[in-house]
Amino acid sequence: MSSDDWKRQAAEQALSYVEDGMKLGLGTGSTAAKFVDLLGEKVKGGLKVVCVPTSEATRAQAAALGIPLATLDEHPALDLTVDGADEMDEEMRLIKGGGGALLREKIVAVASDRVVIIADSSKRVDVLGRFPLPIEVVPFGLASTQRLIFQMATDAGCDGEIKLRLGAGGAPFVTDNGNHILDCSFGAIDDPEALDDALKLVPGVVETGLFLGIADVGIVAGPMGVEVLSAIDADFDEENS
Ligand SMILES: O=C(CO)[C@H](O)[C@H](O)COP(=O)(O)O
Repeated sequence: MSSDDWKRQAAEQALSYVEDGMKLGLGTGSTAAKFVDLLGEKVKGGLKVVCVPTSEATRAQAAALGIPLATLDEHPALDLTVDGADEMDEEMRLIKGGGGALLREKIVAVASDRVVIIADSSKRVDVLGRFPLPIEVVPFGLASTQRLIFQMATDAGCDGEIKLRLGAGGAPFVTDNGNHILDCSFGAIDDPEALDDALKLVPGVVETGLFLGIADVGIVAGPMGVEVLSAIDADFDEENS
């Protein structure tokens, strides 16, 4: 089995959280895309849902599959969001934004009663930070913002190379919101909450790829099978450690 198969297995399991009549948030990335494909089949079979996509790419995919779409302004409170992640730690804290959709992903996730994260087992880590942390920043004052991010991160115990993400043709990558992404190779992030708090003090930072206390359920598929993790259990483990 390949990581593609595991992503599909996780996506299949996430379907069990979907009920007729739900308002859903649809994530972005290759794993979320598998869920959208499977949801499209269910919709063809008669499932009634309305979905808010977290990116233009997901919007196009879902529209092509005939999935009913709406905006978050039309449905400001969602029942469930299913999305992927770049990393997930034992407390179900996440790094997201590898696909550049972190801002809409976070807005949609926090508007949802329940957030289910689907991933293959390569995404599980003991400590966040192996994957460079994406930070969405406004284009104005980019160099100054980058400098301040470095300073704030250093004060919060993290440092490393910060690179402007490039897109097709080598030009700076532009998000669906017209912003840029800085990918920060900080290495182990021992205190994600402190880093997130510090980064948010930088005026040019729109949002960070740290998703803390947002995921409710993690579905991780790999060579050992499909594992379903719950944030409540993660808190319980932490409280009792
Ligand atoms: O956060 C994301 C996009 O902004 C994705 O969920 C994340 O990058 C994982 O992608 P994939 O499922 O392709 O590995």
